[in-house]
Amino acid sequence: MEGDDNLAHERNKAEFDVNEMKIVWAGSRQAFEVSNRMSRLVASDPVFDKSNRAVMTRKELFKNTLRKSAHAWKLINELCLSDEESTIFKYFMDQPGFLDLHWRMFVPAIKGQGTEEQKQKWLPLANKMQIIGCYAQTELGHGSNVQGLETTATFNPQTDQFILHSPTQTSSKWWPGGLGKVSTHAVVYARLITNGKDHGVHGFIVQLRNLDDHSPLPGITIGDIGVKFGNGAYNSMDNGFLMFDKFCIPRDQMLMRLSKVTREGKYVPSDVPRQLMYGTMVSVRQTIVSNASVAMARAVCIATRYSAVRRQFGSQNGGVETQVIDYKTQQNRLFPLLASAYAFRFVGEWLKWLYTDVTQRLEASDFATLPEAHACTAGLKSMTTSATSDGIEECRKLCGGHGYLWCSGLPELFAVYVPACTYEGDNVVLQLQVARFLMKTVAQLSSGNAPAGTTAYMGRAKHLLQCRSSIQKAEDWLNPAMVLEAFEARALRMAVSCANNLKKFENQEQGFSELLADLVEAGIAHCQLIVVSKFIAKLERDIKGKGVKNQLKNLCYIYALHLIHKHLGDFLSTNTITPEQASLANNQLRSLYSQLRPNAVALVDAFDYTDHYLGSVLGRYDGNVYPKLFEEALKDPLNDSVVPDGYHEYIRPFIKQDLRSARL
Ligand SMILES: Cc1cc2nc3c(=O)[nH]c(=O)nc-3n(C[C@H](O)[C@H](O)[C@H](O)COP(=O)(O)OP(=O)(O)OC[C@H]3O[C@@H](n4cnc5c(N)ncnc54)[C@H](O)[C@@H]3O)c2cc1C
Repeated sequence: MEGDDNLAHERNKAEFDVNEMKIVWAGSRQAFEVSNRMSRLVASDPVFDKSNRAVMTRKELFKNTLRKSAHAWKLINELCLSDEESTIFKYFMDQPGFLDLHWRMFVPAIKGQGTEEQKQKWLPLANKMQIIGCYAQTELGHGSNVQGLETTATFNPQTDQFILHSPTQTSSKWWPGGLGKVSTHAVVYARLITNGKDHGVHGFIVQLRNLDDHSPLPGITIGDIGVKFGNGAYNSMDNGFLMFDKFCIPRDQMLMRLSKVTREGKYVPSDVPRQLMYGTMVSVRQTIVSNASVAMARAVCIATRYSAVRRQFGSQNGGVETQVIDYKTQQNRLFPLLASAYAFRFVGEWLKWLYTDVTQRLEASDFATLPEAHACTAGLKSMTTSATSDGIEECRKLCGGHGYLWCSGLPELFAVYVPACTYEGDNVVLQLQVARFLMKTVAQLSSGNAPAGTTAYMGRAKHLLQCRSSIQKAEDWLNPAMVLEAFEARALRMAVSCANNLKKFENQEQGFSELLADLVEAGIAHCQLIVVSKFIAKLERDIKGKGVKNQLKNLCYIYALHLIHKHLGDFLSTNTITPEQASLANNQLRSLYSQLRPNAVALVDAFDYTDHYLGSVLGRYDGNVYPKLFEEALKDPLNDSVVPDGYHEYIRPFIKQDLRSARL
């Protein structure tokens, strides 16, 4: 059967209104229209062609990325795209480059940590990209441990300047994207020293390169850190190193919103609370969670379409073979990932709301909800990016051998995506921050302080520590209250168990170190509860379109029940559910897979991704996989000639002289 017919047939099976689902996925009709327009704008522009990336040399790839980024910036201005439009436009360009770091890190750092005067001076330049910036925090010796950074910024009252210096090799800045070759400026984090006193790590705006000829300024050694994981992929980015040799900058280039240094060299913390920094982190991490849903959806879209096209075994009497998507094993691996894409989308939407709420509270000097918002965004960033990188790799395997081809789009997607588990906070380190917050919350339970927000369930500790799940039949697992209670009881019991174990240690920090692995698990359980509860909350809203809500319900319970299956050890060891109830959950899960099956292709169509964005022969909308795989193969440079270069030196000598003219 032709792939085209095959996918058209699949689309005809859908039991819901795909166009309405596209709007639910996008968040609103307006958001859908913007996303649809921007993705098509990028796809129709030949400059954004993505072919050949795998076979480009590093230099070609880098230059090609510069060209695309410059072209994108020109278009954004010419078409007067709004902030929302240009963010989405850049996303669909799908090439890590200097625009990302400039807008995602450099500009927000100045906005969040600069004084009004500093913002007035630097933001107009940055907004017009007359200067190009990056974010230079990590060093060769320290990343997660920011307090361990070694670069110094020593105030010199004689000259009214800071002297930036890299005292050791390990103090070299190492990793910042856009630093190696492109940026003219950076926000650099260094230990502030005044009058011989170390005040810890602070941010400084530093010019790195001459604006005339782009050469590094005297006192600055700078370069690219080398090739990274995967061909193409993140190698379009110039992650760089940077060393200072007593490099001087004016005093007013210290970012002084949170603390400042006076002309006399006095260090003055401002009355603006340091927690304000959390606001920026909540914003950045919220974006990362939304991006996790996009990347997961992209991989799942490829694997779902291909699983509907691919047929293996099962032909009887010469009939057609079975579509691999009909195998329960394939469904059991694929459908939870499809459900996760939707789940992460909705939790990302909620985080966006949370960020707006936090920002409004901060403006009114209300910092009460910040620690909770900070902990849950850190945890969700960690949980969703880990699940997404694992999910992309699973999708590659779901596509069998062809998934390993570059043109499947999955190897590059994985290579570009996987560092999300590390940047903006290593995922384990972030989950430990959640665990610390949970331990604090548990400790305060007896004091009568009612926990709020995502930890509100802990306020019902008495009930949740003792309750037994009342699930009696498989359909009970479609009851939102029963599902939520199971997730709440499991999360609370894991947190309380850690807290009780911690009490056994005289020294709390030593106890924390000893229990790190359990604490991470408790953090993950809490985050999974958040995602499940936000999905359930989404279902309570008014959702338009024939059959749309029903599909979302199926996805929601697939998400929740696959987690129960995957983390069964947690649910059983905390006595949250019985083995019989676990078995009922599994039965329900299988039934949900059958209900989802006819809708699978339409559910990934609802992401509204263009073939350009997917960048995958296996995930093509028309399903025309096999002829296109051939086309891609023939484009490979190795196929430029029939006899390969090197034949005469390395192959011919193997073949004996007297055999050469023979046809054996
Ligand atoms: C693609 C990419 C882009 C980047 N871009 C930038 C950028 O633009 N600017 C910038 O400043 N930096 C950037 N970074 C650096 C990034 O922020 C750091 O790599 C990250 O913060 C992790 O720090 P690390 O590398 O020191 O890891 P480490 O902290 O050394 O982690 C190594 C291992 O130790 C574990 N570990 C560490 N501490 C603990 C602990 N307390 N308890 C338990 N386990 C622990 C971690 O879980 C991990 O498994 C980038 C990194 C990558 C990969």
